[in-house]
Amino acid sequence: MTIIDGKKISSDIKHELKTSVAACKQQVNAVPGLTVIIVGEDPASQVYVRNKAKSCKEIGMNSEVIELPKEITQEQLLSRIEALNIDPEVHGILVQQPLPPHIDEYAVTMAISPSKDVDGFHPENVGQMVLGNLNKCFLSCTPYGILELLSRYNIETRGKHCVVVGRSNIVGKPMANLMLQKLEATNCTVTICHSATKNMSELTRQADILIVAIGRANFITKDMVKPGAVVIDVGMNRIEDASRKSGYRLVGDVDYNPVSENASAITPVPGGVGPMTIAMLLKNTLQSFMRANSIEAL
Ligand SMILES: NC(=O)C1=CN([C@@H]2O[C@H](COP(=O)(O)OP(=O)(O)OC[C@H]3O[C@@H](n4cnc5c(N)ncnc54)[C@H](OP(=O)(O)O)[C@@H]3O)[C@@H](O)[C@H]2O)C=CC1
Ligand SMILES: Nc1nc(=O)c2c([nH]1)NC[C@@H]1CN(c3ccc(C(=O)N[C@@H](CCC(=O)O)C(=O)O)cc3)C=[N+]21
Ligand SMILES: [Mg+2]
Repeated sequence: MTIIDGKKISSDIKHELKTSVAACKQQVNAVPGLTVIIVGEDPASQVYVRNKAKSCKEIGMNSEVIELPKEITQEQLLSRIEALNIDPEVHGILVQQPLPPHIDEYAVTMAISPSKDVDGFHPENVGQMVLGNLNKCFLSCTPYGILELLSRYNIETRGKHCVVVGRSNIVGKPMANLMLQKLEATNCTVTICHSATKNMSELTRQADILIVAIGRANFITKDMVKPGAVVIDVGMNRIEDASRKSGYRLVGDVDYNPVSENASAITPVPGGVGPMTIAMLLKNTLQSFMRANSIEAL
């Protein structure tokens, strides 16, 4: 049984990116810049946003965090985005989700220039991804990070049955679409499950590769997993744990210990998919910078 070490792979990728950022700086005397907007004070979101800024600095990129009060109007938020769209020092714009209920996430997604949409959420990027024009888009960071894990662990995917549980626009849908592309680490037969799926465990049990993104702690139990399956756990759930100083512990959507007895490879939470999401965000930001500066390759 292989424990897929996302923390290690993300660290490898960050080292590669650091070298590329330095090479860019040599060529054009500038570095990539990422701006993250956070609205309100959700503690989990603040942790992620801080991690993103820290990782940028580690690899020599510029990063800016814009903290806005939860009372901000949608109009005010959109005008901040407009300003970033035309700022030549900003190559990536990320608006942390979730947003307060009075702000329309779709309107925010549409406001971000597709060329700076390093989350890969804009319909132009989603559309190019579905069409298979992967050099013309930004891939959504979490699915992209999962492809990178499959590829760096040499996991055979071609012709395999991949079952994706969850159909959100930010994880499940792009994940399922990528797994049916004709690429390395894809080329699967894909099934997508969601909350209206009947007899879900019959489907998950057929998975050679099972990718779970639903946000329900320990939902996938051992009996739902075929012996030998590769299990990718996207879930990030905080559950109460009095023995921890913080009072909580992070668990995935997969009941890790029992399922790992069936799996041939599995991602842990934390230390699996999460760190890869950040690494791929940095990679997308570098790619945006290279396109803006007409840098072909390094
Ligand atoms: N590691 C990382 O980098 C990231 C982790 N996450 C984590 O991944 C998880 C999913 O995130 P996200 O996709 O944004 O979540 P959403 O809440 O947006 O979507 C959840 C999806 O799961 C489906 N679902 C929920 N409950 C069930 C169930 N009991 N059976 C079957 N399907 C179900 C929903 O179905 P329906 O569509 O019918 O409602 C929906 O499609 C969360 O824990 C989140 O914190 C998210 C992003 C990045
Ligand atoms: N516009 C937008 N883009 C996102 O990509 C986005 C978002 N909004 N909203 C929230 C989700 C969630 N997400 C994570 C990123 C990193 C970790 C991460 O680094 N996890 C570590 C540590 C987690 C911890 O210790 O709390 C790990 O799993 O090991 C987790 C989750 C990005 N998201
Ligand atoms: Mg969501």
